[in-house]
Amino acid sequence: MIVDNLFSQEFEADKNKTIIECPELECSCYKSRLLCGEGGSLDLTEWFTSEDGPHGPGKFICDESIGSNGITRNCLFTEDNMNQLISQFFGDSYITLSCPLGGECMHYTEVPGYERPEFKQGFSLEVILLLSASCLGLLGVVFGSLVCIKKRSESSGQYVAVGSGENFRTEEEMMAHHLPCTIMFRNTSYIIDTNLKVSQELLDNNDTDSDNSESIGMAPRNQGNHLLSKPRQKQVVLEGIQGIVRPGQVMAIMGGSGAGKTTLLDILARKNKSGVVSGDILINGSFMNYGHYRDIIGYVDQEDSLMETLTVYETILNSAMLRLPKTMSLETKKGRVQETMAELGILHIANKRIGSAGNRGLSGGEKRRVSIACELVTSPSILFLDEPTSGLDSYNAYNVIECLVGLARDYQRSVIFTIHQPRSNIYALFDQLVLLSKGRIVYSGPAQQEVIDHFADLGYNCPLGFNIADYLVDLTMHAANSTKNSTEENDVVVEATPSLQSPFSATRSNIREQQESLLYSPKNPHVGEINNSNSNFSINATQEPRPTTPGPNPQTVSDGLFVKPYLTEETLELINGYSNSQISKDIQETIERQLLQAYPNYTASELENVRRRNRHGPSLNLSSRSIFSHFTSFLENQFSPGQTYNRAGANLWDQFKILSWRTFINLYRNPDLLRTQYAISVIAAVSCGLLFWKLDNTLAGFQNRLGVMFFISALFGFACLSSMQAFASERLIFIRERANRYYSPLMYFVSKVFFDLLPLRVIPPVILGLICYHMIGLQPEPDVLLRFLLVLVIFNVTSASCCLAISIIFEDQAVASLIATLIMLFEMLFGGLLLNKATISPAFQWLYSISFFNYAFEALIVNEVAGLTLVEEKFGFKVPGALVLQTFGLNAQGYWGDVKNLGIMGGAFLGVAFLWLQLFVKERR
Ligand SMILES: Nc1ncnc2c1ncn2[C@@H]1O[C@H](COP(=O)(O)OP(=O)(O)OP(=O)(O)O)[C@@H](O)[C@H]1O
Repeated sequence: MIVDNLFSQEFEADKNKTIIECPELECSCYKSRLLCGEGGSLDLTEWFTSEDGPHGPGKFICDESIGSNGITRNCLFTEDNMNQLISQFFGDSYITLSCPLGGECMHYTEVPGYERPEFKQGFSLEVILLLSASCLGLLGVVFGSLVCIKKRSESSGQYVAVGSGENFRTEEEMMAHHLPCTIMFRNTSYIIDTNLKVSQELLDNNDTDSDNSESIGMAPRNQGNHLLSKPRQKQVVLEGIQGIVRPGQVMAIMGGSGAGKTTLLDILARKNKSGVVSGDILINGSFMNYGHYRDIIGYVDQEDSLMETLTVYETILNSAMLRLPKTMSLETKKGRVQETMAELGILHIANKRIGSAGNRGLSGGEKRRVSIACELVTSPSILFLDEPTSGLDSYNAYNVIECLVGLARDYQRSVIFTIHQPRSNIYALFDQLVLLSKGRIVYSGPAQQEVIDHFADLGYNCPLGFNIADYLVDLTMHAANSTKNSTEENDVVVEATPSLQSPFSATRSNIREQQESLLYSPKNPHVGEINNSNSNFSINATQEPRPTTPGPNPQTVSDGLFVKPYLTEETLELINGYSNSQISKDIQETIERQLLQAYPNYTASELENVRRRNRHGPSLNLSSRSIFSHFTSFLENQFSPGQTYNRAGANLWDQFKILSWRTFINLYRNPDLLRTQYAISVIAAVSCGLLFWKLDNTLAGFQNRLGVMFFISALFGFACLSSMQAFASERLIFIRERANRYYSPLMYFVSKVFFDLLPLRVIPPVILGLICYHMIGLQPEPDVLLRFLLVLVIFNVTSASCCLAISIIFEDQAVASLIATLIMLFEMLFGGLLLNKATISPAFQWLYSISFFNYAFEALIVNEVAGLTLVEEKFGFKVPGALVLQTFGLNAQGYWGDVKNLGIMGGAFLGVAFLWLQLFVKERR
């Protein structure tokens, strides 16, 4: 015997008895049937609902027995009030029932007497109220946000002068968070892997190489055949660079184009380089770990990457708010921004937008100054700048350098920058100079009289009144391009082809030669001897293999494994002249002494361990060890970006607020995408409403329901491709700001999702749904409408997250677009309409489980059709919607499961996108 509270069964060998108890009953009449007025007979319609009617408890009992006539089933229904009535009218004690075929479960819509709510009557009052409330809510959110942004940009976005030093005490506060830094570097080298095929030129040069390659660290030279079979070589970009900058000093790195200035600056700033970096960088005499180092430096790139929609003031204020110490008051931060703008001469454009190529804003030089201001405003202990004066007129170039010198002197900062041939008044501001030629050091030391004396000692006298910067760079270029070996041959060519030479160009060539021989040939040289028996820390001034055949100088020389720039004799003389100079030796000795002080009694291997521990920056290699270090640096990055040393910038919540404001203002000031998305939603909604106007419950209506649901999914799926732009347009800005430790990547990502992804992906589907739902004549119950909107929104967010992840993973936008389009198409293919789920091979079934189209389409159609009874018009057959759904391979009970899966997929896409951003979207140079 099985007993449940309301249901029990008794089993015997030839008998089953089923009892169903109903504590409460609710009966009503099925019009024009027995006891309900059939043929004018008894009508109990009112009695059923009256006090005397059957309200329970009642019992339904069925006896089933097997006899010689087969199965007989006798059932009865008993309820007190009902029994009385039956006994009155029919003389029976209760209702007896004969159910030869047993019962059948029905959907409530199939119970005789169920009437569908009438579509054409329009929405009920509660639906109208609900719709109005949601529309008002949405409008309120949008309007409120716009008002907030406007107010905010009026209050903080607009530049308003904050007064002078009386209102804020910038200087004291800046000094309070400052660590004066002496930066020393030595033996700095950089080697890159090149998988270029060895050029014919290189092979030719190789024949001219001498066999006694003396370069330290270079493998023995191999033959040309070997080079062909092993095309992977290492290119030496920098070798043996040294220098010292003290607090309050500025160091200029100069040299011809391609000399290695930017590479050296990157290495000193400990940027993530793709090649192998070696050498020591000491801060205040000892090694400093990567995290701390990045906290005390600022770096201004050669290329400007600024947010186009922000004003100059907003851009600099953002940098200040994110990176100046959180203990500093807002007034002081604003004061610091004002000071910086004044110093760089950009106060008059404070409220001007940065602009873009298509939407002109600032000039190139103004942008340059804004980029510098973003770093200058935080006043880091060491500031690196790559070509800070490029694109500036000489007046502004002077202002910028003067401003940097002021920063160094007033706040005891160390400033290092690369510069191309500065004017003499600018050069006069330099304290230290590093002069490079072909990746080798020609001079490093004090920039004023000492440099003139040093080159005079080598026989190169800068003529009186000549710009020393021009002279030095030209000297290195002249030395690098000197063709001592082939001069005669060139002369022969000129003489042999007089018809090709105009008299003017011949004269010009002669003048140039005369000038050059006057200026750049050594007079009374005291060039040091070539010294290879150097100490541990001496410069490796090596004699390169020389070409033995006449002709133009080769660009590079190779010993099989390493490719180095070809150095002429004159360049070698300059390099050796420096390495043997007292200035060079003083630097080496100072660094050596500092190391001995910082690490007394350390053996060479112990020192190497310290060096190795402090050397490493971010790695892209995902070994188990580096995954661990990624994890720890992730935590460090998220929770204390820029807070490990002396600059505790904005905390996570402040970062979120600042970034959200910036993201939203960017969206608000660049509203084309927003407007287009909303316009498309309205147009698509009206089109769908008109095309699918008032669907009925016929099979044709069902087909149209399938069509409209699929169309809406496809529309939003493809519209989401536009969200790829959200990150792609900011990739460079993000990489630069991340490298400069503006914020944690997590906060950037969260603000991007909340204030870029969501406004574009939540409101449009709601607009579309609210407009077209009633026009199409979908089920008018409010809960069905809400479920419909819910699916649209989650699906839209999931598709946008997928596109965002793709745009983060693939840097190349063309590749990213192609992949995203293909993914959308395949997602659609397995969306449940084009390919029947039930009939596809089991091997491909899993593809449905990774299709967010499938989940969205199934949820939309189930929500709409599962409760319907569809009518076949010709013969009048009625088919339950659930049955039709099943035929189409759709699960009539699957709505909430689909919504859950959509949510999981959306979350997974966002998770992948963030992880990729965190682990791989980093600066690589
Ligand atoms: N990752 C790399 N891959 C290939 N070549 C590289 C790489 N890094 C540096 N180089 C090469 O090293 C040399 C020095 O480059 P770098 O950009 O430092 O020169 P630069 O002095 O700053 O030049 P410019 O003044 O023209 O900007 C160039 O020939 C450059 O092509």
